Amino acid sequence: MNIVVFGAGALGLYFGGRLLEVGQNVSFFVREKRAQQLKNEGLKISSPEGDFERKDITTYTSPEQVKNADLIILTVKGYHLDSVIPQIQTIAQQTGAVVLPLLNGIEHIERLQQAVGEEKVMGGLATIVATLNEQGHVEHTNPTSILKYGALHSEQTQLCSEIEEIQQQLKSNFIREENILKHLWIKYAFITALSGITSAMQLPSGFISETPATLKVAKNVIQEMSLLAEKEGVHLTDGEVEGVVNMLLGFKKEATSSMHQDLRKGLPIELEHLQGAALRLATKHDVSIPVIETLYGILKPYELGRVKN
Ligand SMILES: NC(=O)C1=CN([C@@H]2O[C@H](COP(=O)(O)OP(=O)(O)OC[C@H]3O[C@@H](n4cnc5c(N)ncnc54)[C@H](OP(=O)(O)O)[C@@H]3O)[C@@H](O)[C@H]2O)C=CC1
Ligand SMILES: CC(C)(CO)C(=O)C(=O)O
Repeated sequence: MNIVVFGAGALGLYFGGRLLEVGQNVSFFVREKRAQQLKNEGLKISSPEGDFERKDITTYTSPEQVKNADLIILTVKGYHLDSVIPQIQTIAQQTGAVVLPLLNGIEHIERLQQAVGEEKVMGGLATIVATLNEQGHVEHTNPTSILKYGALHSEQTQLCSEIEEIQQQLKSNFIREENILKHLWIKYAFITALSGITSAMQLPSGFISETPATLKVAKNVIQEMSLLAEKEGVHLTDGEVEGVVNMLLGFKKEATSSMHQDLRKGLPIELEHLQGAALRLATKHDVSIPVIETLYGILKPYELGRVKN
């Protein structure tokens, strides 16, 4: 399979590396600086699932260079979407490739569908704790990685089966989901609570599970997300909502969300893409989500990174 990983950050380089490891034809769409770094340093992964290194990496820096692609795995941040959509559009048009986005959130699905067509956008999400170090190498720090994917259109069934064939050999857990939209909403509910609260508290996740008043805030966020899912035609059962709460309770106490990590580093945060998008859905359906709105208001000053006061 010809796979283009769009964005060689922590997620892109990790899953791209795992696919390269089993002989897939993987290339990376990157910006100039990152292309140079990958040329000098190569791809390097340090992981409990096994370390991996590859010196010669194929990179592209302009969409016109991409001639063959069956799958584009999109791994940029939510705030990069505006600038990358025209490039994705060009690559998809000239190759016929299907896009598999792994971003947290939900809003990007419709935006990509509008750009390249409904039949060209699959559903996907990742569960991993990974980051890039100074040399641009991946540091994967939780024990396992999961990539869930699934068809959002009947034309994608064949491609899903082809990915399923590859997944047996991979060191990462690729899981095909029949109802990927429900899984996207479950992850979206979880990450909206975890990212919003850890960032607002500026404390790791254990303070949510161990502080009853804070856990109540998290449960309220999850209820509000479940309401939005319902309005968007995805029903989460009581058991599934409880499951999201349990995901929070089971999250490593000293670990935190990538939003909180970005906030600590003074980097931009995916606030608009997560909590902001939830507020836009609430407006669309004329419902109120006061807890998410409050977290959004608290975090808004940090949206673009370090705040000078
Ligand atoms: N990291 C994690 O553990 C997890 C992340 N996620 C989600 O996955 C998504 C990606 O996260 P993550 O990998 O951590 O983010 P990173 O910041 O590590 O990577 C994003 C990459 O996108 C690249 N990029 C941005 N614009 C372009 C462009 N125009 N052309 C090419 N590349 C571009 C950036 O390149 P450059 O180097 O040039 O800036 C950067 O390397 C987010 O939505 C995140 O919430 C989900 C689960 C876990
Ligand atoms: C919680 C985690 C690390 C799970 O993959 C995540 O998605 C994030 O913090 O962005």
